[in-house]
Amino acid sequence: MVSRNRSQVKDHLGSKVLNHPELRNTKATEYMSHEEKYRYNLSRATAMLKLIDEEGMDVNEISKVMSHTVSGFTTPDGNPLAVHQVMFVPTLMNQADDDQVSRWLGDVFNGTIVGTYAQTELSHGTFVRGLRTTATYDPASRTFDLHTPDVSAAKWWPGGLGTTANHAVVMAQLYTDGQPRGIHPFMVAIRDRETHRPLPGITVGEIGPKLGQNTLNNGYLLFDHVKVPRENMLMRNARVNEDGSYTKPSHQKASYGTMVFTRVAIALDTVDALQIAATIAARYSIVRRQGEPRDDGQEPQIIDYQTQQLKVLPHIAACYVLRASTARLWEHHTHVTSEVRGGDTALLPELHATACCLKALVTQDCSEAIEALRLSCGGHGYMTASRLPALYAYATAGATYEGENTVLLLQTARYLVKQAGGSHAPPAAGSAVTYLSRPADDTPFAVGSPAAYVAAVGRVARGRVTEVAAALQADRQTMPEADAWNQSLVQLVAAALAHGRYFVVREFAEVVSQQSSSRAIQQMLQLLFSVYLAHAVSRAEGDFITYGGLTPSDIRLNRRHLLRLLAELRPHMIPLTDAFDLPDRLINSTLGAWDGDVYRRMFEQASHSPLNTDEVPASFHQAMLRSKL
Ligand SMILES: CCCCC/C=C\C/C=C\C/C=C\C/C=C\C/C=C/C(=O)SCCNC(=O)CCNC(=O)[C@H](O)C(C)(C)COP(=O)(O)OP(=O)(O)OC[C@H]1O[C@@H](n2cnc3c(N)ncnc32)[C@H](O)[C@@H]1OP(=O)(O)O
Ligand SMILES: Cc1cc2nc3c(=O)[nH]c(=O)nc-3n(C[C@H](O)[C@H](O)[C@H](O)COP(=O)(O)OP(=O)(O)OC[C@H]3O[C@@H](n4cnc5c(N)ncnc54)[C@H](O)[C@@H]3O)c2cc1C
Repeated sequence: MVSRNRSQVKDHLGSKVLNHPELRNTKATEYMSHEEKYRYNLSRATAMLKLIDEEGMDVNEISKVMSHTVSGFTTPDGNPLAVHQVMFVPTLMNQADDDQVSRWLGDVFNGTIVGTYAQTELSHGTFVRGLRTTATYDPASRTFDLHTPDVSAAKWWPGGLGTTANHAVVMAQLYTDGQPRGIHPFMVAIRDRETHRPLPGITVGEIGPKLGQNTLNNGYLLFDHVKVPRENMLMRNARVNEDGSYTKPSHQKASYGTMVFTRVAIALDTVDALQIAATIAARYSIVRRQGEPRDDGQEPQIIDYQTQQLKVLPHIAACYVLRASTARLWEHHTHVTSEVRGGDTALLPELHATACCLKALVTQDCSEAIEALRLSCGGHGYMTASRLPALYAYATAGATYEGENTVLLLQTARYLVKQAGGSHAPPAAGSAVTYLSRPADDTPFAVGSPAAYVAAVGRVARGRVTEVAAALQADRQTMPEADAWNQSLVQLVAAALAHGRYFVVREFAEVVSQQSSSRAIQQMLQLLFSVYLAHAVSRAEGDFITYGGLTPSDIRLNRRHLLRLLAELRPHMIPLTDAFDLPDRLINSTLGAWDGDVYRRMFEQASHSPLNTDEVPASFHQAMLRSKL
């Protein structure tokens, strides 16, 4: 199983990180000022970069040490070098030509160049074609003039831009020969390499506090006619020649490649956050006892309440199911990227469609799940020291950045309705959309049969997609395209999510069908899959009746079936979360440590409050005095 490989690499690298001389000693950051937090997180992020360099890690290994499992330990308040590592470097690798790569990469790897990915502007994030920063080519000086026309076009959000980066890949509207050529990437020096002061014509700073990840160091950036050499446009795809003549890219969206990569990385990584939250909630749910004592004289463990099982256990199953499909997406992305580099872009449209819907489905499911897990820990889940609020803040950011989820689902829907209407190139062998051109799978629904559930999930996806495709087609006869599209938005989003769910369950069905050396493991995977499927049906009962071929009686049976499965899974809850192999220091939660010593840890963390240093803090008297005046 793919996830096992991932875990093995993580173990090895995880212990390197935990024992690293500059990383092993941690400090609590809750009571630090904004600047102290930044200093702490930046110095640890720098140590991580050095480690990556010393170890000569490849992209797969980097993805493990940059993953939330590890980065929550190295940079608990957000990694100011994350966008450098996850977007800036990959953009150079994939969008700079060979000469440019050799010109810049040495300085990137020796830490002289630290970059960010500056795309979003104050007034435009989603609609990339609407970005208003301009790069106008002047053949006489062989430079681009980079300019921000007004404050609404200021770059706003890029991670690490605030006070860390000295370079940015800037996405700007290219003009050559007075013609707009669309959005292109430019390598721009924004701060002096020695003094770190902003270069002439550059206005740059940090945007301020956020819901979470406050040391991601998000920034703003404005250009006042900044001259950039011609050689600084990233030219692997499109080119501007010295005389200003323009060569188009091999694919019209080639410059969007970094976004596709990061969506895949986010989908994979948000499951890491869910695994941590699930481990915390599972451990707390057996430690916590509350309620009328039972026959043994003890108050019940809260996990033995049926409602608590519903709050916790389906999300443990989701960790396993979502890990398989996101790992598969990562592998598929690697394959398609190498094809695209070789000039074959045939697989790109479907990769884009799949990355969009999985990033959206996973971040939506994981943030809802983490919030449910936080609530399952009652009052103590509200404490910062439980780690659950930060995990939620991380997962929910993933629903917005790298493409707001609704917008991404609409990209997937666009691909699906074209496939359903036959107006797109036919899918390649192994495509995830071939089911749309085949008759529906009529395997009758039967509670207890995973194959029957998968078929029903497929009928929902097929039904949702074909129905909205037909509605759209009909509306197109009577109204302009934009109105017809808008008329169907809600159904399009639902269709894309249903397609994503079908993708996820098919991938896991394949994992379950693989021969395992251990019968016990195979049975456990089947149980996890059954829980995931029964829960998926219970969350969308209307869809399963409308499109999936289930009857109201099937729905009732499924509800009972789910609760029985949860009771069956309950004794395995701790081994299933222990199997995520997360050391206590990586979990970093008062509620989620392996030994279950919750209450002592809670008292210990309270002792760090600066308000407890003196019996009566000086601030009390100062504030009271003011209020009396
Ligand atoms: C090195 C290893 C690292 C591992 C890391 C491990 C863990 C890290 C995990 C997490 C990261 C942590 C920290 C990072 C934190 C934050 C980073 C955040 C960064 C950002 O947010 S950057 C900004 C992101 N912005 C967006 O995503 C904007 C969203 N909008 C768009 O993408 C586009 O505007 C749009 C919505 C896709 C529309 O584009 P548009 O040009 O208008 O096109 P359309 O007209 O809609 O479509 C035309 C056509 O093009 C196709 N299309 C669109 N996009 C693509 C694409 N990317 N690839 C291929 N094809 C594309 C579309 O399908 C249409 O095709 P048709 O055939 O139908 O014509
Ligand atoms: C923590 C964080 C880090 C970030 N890091 C970076 C970074 O490093 N670099 C960078 O360039 N950017 C970054 N961003 C910006 C991010 O990519 C954008 O915020 C994101 O793409 C959403 O765009 P928006 O803010 O314009 O949202 P909007 O598009 O304004 O969304 C608002 C609402 O409008 C709806 N909407 C918009 N368009 C449509 C449509 N066509 N159809 C239907 N509904 C629509 C959305 O669904 C949403 O409900 C970051 C953002 C965050 C929160």
